Amino acid sequence: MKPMLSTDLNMAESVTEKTKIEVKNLNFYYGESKALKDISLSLRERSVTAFIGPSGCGKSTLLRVFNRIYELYPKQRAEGQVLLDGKNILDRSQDLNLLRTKIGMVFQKPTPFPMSIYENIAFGVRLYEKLGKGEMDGRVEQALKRAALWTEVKDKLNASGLSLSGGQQQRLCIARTVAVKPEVILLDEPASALDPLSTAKIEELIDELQADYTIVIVTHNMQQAARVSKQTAFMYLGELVEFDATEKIFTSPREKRTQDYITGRFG
Ligand SMILES: Nc1ncnc2c1ncn2[C@@H]1O[C@H](COP(=O)(O)OP(=O)(O)OP(=O)(O)O)[C@@H](O)[C@H]1O
Repeated sequence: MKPMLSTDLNMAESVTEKTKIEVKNLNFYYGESKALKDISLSLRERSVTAFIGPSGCGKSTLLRVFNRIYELYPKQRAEGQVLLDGKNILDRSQDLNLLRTKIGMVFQKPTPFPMSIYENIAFGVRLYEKLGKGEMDGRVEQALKRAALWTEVKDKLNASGLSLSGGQQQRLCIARTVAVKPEVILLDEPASALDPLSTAKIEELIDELQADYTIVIVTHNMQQAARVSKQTAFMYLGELVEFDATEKIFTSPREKRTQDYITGRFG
């Protein structure tokens, strides 16, 4: 094998460190109230970034800006830029449907549709693609395998998604998200309603999925942030206080407020 030159190493580094989402001077308003204050940060491609901070600091709001879900509510608005591969997704000319195929979201409470396990996945795929029966079967199987649920459900694909346990339902929701082949997956406290075993499964899954997807997770669980993410953003009262490598945030943060939060002095 050819010895690796330092230029190859530099290239390898720049590939893994590519920015997928760049937030620039983002402000967000619920009516008159400002919930995000001049946020700027870059999220790396194929990597997990965690948002942490006390209740009400704006973690979920920031996550929701990334797929413009707030637009369903007339009084909510964002100012600034969120660049996905260099294109501002807050720009009105951006196609929302296309955006939502690129950026999938999984919520805190598992939200399967009241339909079969198979249909829970096929339903979303059909909105964007026309697949034949064989292809759709393949897509459903692939998504369930990706979400580490296939072996548990392969013999009951026609059973209702609601008949699954909470942890299985959450993996079904992840399968549903993965099935439309997004580039970014947003997870809003995906394990907070789950038991420790299901939580461990979800964390394992996140670890595997980052090989193919850019993942952002909001979590209250600091051990979880430390376990699953490469970078962590600490937010407080709508501001981004500190954003750095996860290890740095948890071992030697720059800011006193971060230190106080991770050591349990407030929040
Ligand atoms: N629909 C809404 N209307 C008005 N204000 C809102 C709305 N949703 C959130 N807020 C406010 O925006 C701020 C940020 O809320 P957000 O839910 O983003 O915080 P969070 O950090 O995710 O909190 P938690 O950890 O409790 O989920 C809070 O002050 C909250 O009260």
